[in-house]
Amino acid sequence: MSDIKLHPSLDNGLSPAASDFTGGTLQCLCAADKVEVTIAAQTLHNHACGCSKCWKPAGATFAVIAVVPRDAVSVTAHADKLAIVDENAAIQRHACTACHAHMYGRIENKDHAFYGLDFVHTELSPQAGWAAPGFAAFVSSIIETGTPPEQMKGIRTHLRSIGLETYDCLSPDLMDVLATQVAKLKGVAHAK
Ligand SMILES: N[C@@H](CCC(=O)N[C@@H](CS)C(=O)NCC(=O)O)C(=O)O
Ligand SMILES: [Zn+2]
Ligand SMILES: [Zn+2]
Repeated sequence: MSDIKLHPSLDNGLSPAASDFTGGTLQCLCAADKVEVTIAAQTLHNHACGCSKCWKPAGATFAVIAVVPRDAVSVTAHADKLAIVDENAAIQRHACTACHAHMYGRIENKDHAFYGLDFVHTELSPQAGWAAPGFAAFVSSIIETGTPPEQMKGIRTHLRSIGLETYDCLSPDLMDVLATQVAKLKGVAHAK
């Protein structure tokens, strides 16, 4: 078993979703004048992400990130502190310019399969009851941010031991959604 710190939401035991949970707030890590984002829905597809672009708390190897309909997301305090990390990325990550926490990631390309969904880190929420992570994505990418390759076998075993299947891109279901959108855009999608 690997003793590497994956992420607090993974290392401290997965918290199950509360039934009837309808959302809450996210707060940035600033001591004062916190950016606050209100989410009026439960999240979907929560997962660990090992890519270099997703925000991770200090010391964590993975991000934990989920999606929620963009209509359910609103900035309710200190929006002036937010800036987009990379305007050219598919996911425009709106981060606090003081503490650097990513408050929400938005897809503005209407042709993208995930258009209409925002990406959020529910560990930034004071409320309990959010959906638990269900798989680990972009696992091999942790090598790009410094994890020694020889630790990968142990990390994958560790992730599976806490119930998360590991993938080096997204999960098969989500890869199918992305590929289906590409087929539609190319005009080769089969009618159902
Ligand atoms: N190996 C790359 C993978 C980056 C990547 O493709 N990330 C995925 C998962 S978040 C993605 O969809 N990125 C779109 C984006 O960052 O806008 C890295 O670690 O930087
Ligand atoms: Zn902040
Ligand atoms: Zn990522």
